[in-house]
Amino acid sequence: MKAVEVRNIKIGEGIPKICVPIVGVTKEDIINEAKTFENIPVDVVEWRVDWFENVFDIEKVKDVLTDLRQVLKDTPILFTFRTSKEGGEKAIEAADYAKLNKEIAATGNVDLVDVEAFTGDEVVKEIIEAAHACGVKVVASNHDFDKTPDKDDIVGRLRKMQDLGADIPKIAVMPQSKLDVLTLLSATEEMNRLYADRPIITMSMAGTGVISRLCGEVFGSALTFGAAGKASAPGQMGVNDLNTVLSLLHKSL
Ligand SMILES: O=C1C[C@@](O)(C(=O)O)C[C@@H](O)[C@@H]1O
Repeated sequence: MKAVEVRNIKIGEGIPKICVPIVGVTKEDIINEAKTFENIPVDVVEWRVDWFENVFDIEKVKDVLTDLRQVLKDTPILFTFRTSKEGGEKAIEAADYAKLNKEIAATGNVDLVDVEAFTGDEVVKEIIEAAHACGVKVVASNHDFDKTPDKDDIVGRLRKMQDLGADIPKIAVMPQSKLDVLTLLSATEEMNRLYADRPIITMSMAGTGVISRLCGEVFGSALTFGAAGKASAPGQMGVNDLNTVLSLLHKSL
């Protein structure tokens, strides 16, 4: 399995990497939040641009990114527009979604873009190709905020993302029972053992699923989301606690 390297961070090697989301609404909030990251354990910063008040003005998005890059120095930035149909803040037409992601990938200020895998195969492939042409990696994603699909379905979705050419397939699902958490972990293990030739990211959300955000090194999830300020999804632990648990587990593996 080949790790994905962005600015000296090797995703898919060793301890799962910690990704902290920024969910500020104004430019000021976003930049101020990024400034607080200097003293916390963070490997990758996700900018959840769907929270930004001016997200539909690409020039304003680029302007925030220029400052974000300066504040975050060499920390990799994952650019994510999470659409409302997958649990995000805003809806967007596929054509605008493609334009936004392609233009932002071309700025040189982001290292990874998140592309929702079920936007339509042609659009997804178009964004992946454009991102790759700029040296930007792609995290393909899928979210089910209501339930946990069965194991074969989860594995099938992750394989589809790999087939579409994503560098890192990712899925987040909601458990309705403890058994659902085991289903997600079992799918993660199977994907890694039988199909994946690249890192994957999986999580079971909310309190019931929190264990899945900690045990990625065992079952094969290469990155985990932790909160510094406001969490971007249910079940995210504070980054300091997350870092402690990941390090403790790593020592005993
Ligand atoms: O896809 C994900 C995963 C996530 O939904 C989570 O459950 O931690 C949080 C989102 O910000 C991110 O884009």
